[in-house]
Amino acid sequence: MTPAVYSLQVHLPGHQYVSFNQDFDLSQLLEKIDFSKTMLTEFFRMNRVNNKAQNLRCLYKDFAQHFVWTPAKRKWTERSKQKVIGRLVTVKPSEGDRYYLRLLLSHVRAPTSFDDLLTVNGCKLASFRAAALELGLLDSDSYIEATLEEAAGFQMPSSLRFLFATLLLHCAPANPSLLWEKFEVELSRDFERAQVQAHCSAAEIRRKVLFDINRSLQHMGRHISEYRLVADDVTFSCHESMTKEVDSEKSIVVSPEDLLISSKLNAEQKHAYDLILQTVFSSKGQSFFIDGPGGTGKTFLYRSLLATLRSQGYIAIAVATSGVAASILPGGRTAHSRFKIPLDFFRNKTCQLSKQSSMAHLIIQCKLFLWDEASMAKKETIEAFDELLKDLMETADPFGGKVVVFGGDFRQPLPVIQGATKDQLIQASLLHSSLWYKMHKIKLTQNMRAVLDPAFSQFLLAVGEGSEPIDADNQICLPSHMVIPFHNMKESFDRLVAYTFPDLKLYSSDPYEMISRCILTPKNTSVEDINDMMIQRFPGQLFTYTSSDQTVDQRFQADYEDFLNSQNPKGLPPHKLMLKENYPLILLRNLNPAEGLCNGTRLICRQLKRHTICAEIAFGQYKGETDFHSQNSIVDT
Ligand SMILES: Nc1ncnc2c1ncn2[C@@H]1O[C@H](COP(=O)(O)OP(=O)(O)OP(=O)(O)O)[C@@H](O)[C@H]1O
Repeated sequence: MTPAVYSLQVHLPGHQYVSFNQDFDLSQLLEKIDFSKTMLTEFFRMNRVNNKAQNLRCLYKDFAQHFVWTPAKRKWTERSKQKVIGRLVTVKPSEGDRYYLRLLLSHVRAPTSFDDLLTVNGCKLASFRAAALELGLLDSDSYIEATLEEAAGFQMPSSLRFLFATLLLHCAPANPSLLWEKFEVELSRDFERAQVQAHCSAAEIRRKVLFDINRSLQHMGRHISEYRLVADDVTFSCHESMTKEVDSEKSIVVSPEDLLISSKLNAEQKHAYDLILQTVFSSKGQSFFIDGPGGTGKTFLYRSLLATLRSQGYIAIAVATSGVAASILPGGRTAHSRFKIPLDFFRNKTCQLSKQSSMAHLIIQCKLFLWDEASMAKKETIEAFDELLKDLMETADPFGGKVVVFGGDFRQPLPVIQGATKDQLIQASLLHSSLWYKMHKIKLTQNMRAVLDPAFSQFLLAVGEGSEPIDADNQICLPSHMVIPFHNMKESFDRLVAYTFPDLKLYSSDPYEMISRCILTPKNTSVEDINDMMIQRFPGQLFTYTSSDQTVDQRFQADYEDFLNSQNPKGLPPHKLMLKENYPLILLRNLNPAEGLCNGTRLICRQLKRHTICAEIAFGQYKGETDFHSQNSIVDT
């Protein structure tokens, strides 16, 4: 590609990535290579010592146009030819101070050190966020305040604390301590009431509130101390932090229905259940793969295994490849967030979990790991998990000698890789990992979902197996009784809606009647069209939430605003989001997977306000719980 694009590292002091061949001796390597020298620290050094760099006074992104980075020597030298473009790696606001460091690096010319970036008008500030604020690089927090004010007026303090944590993480407020000062009273009301009789001091109540906000933040991978809400450092006792994951796992409520499942399992499921539990209690390590087409009761079996073990006080960790599948499993999380599996395997191949963390303690104590939709995971993710368990358990046995149950269906979607061919997708899946051959395979074949419709279940299976006949255009012909014939757009759509949602009036008073039905379509544009038509037909008052799109460089705002408003990138709501009370909606962000709010969670709008949407979780362990959702500020590049 011309010109070449230089990817420029952004890391906090001492937090740079280090990569090395695992066969090398680490101490020799440390002697040979000075890992403290990175693109960024050397950029600082050049600004201190190099005349040309001092004269140019470059922004970090422009530096690569004048200097070449030689990775082997870990230094910048003057560039003689070739035009290049420098690009700072993307950092999300949810990454905290690293995001503000990137913001500073995009605006401050020729910085000479991290401390130099922290120093504004001769005064050294405590964080990169404070420095960015002092330099006027951050917006004011007025809309965040408006959101909290509105929510404080009509909701419980516990929900308000969750909203506060979400806003801290996703909206990057410029001055979190000011927000805390303004809303501390509302955030503390329930604790204050409860503590009147217990004669707790104001400081103790404050600590409890901060602890609760921190709990939500930790589920989202952050810590409250990063936001400097109060002057003193917020620390919780070592015991509290070391046991938090184990405590939270042990607090998962086992439902009586799940406990009864073991008596309802069919013969295949019972065989799997007995075999897996036998292995767990024999303390031998083994990995299993439950292979069953959709509807054969894989989830049913997982729920039974989880309930049996958890009810006996054992730890069983449930994860899935996607957020939606994770939200169906009690205590389920996505495998990526649970085990800190890297998203970008080019940059890093190992899970970002330290042996001293509370998560590592949980993993060591865990009796059974369950991973649903493993057929959709890239093989590297499962290999990284295998390495993590080996590392934590200090053994070379597969999966660290633990019992691990994977499940999935290779007839359903394989790993998602943009532009990949069918062969490449198969190559990227677990089927092509050496771990696959070590797994004990268990097959489930009886379709329990379509038990009353064996013809449909046969048809589905034939499509999945690739045995349904195809025509000359490589298409499968659907049986006529499954098809609504196309006459014209309006008439056919009316028939489709009337068939799928026969009574919209009823749904507006009882949305659970509606939520188990849906219209699936392969294209996003059709989703938008259908949503537009459906919301108009649904009874009730229409509320419209409009996004405010901004260009990174404010000079281009006028030129690009209309264009940005017209874009509908995946993972973001439309520019005009139209909603009505009791209307179903789907969450597009992993707001708090530990509490059932992840990408794909289905919700029901309960109250619609100017800045906040109060929605109820419609499925899974957290069904019926309501939460606030703000109009988040989302930075996407
Ligand atoms: N042994 C059983 N007895 C009664 N109902 C069952 C049994 N096994 C499964 N079911 C029911 O069949 C339906 C499908 O089961 P489940 O969702 O567990 O299948 P699955 O294999 O996980 O499907 P998918 O791959 O589509 O997620 C569910 O409604 C479940 O409650």
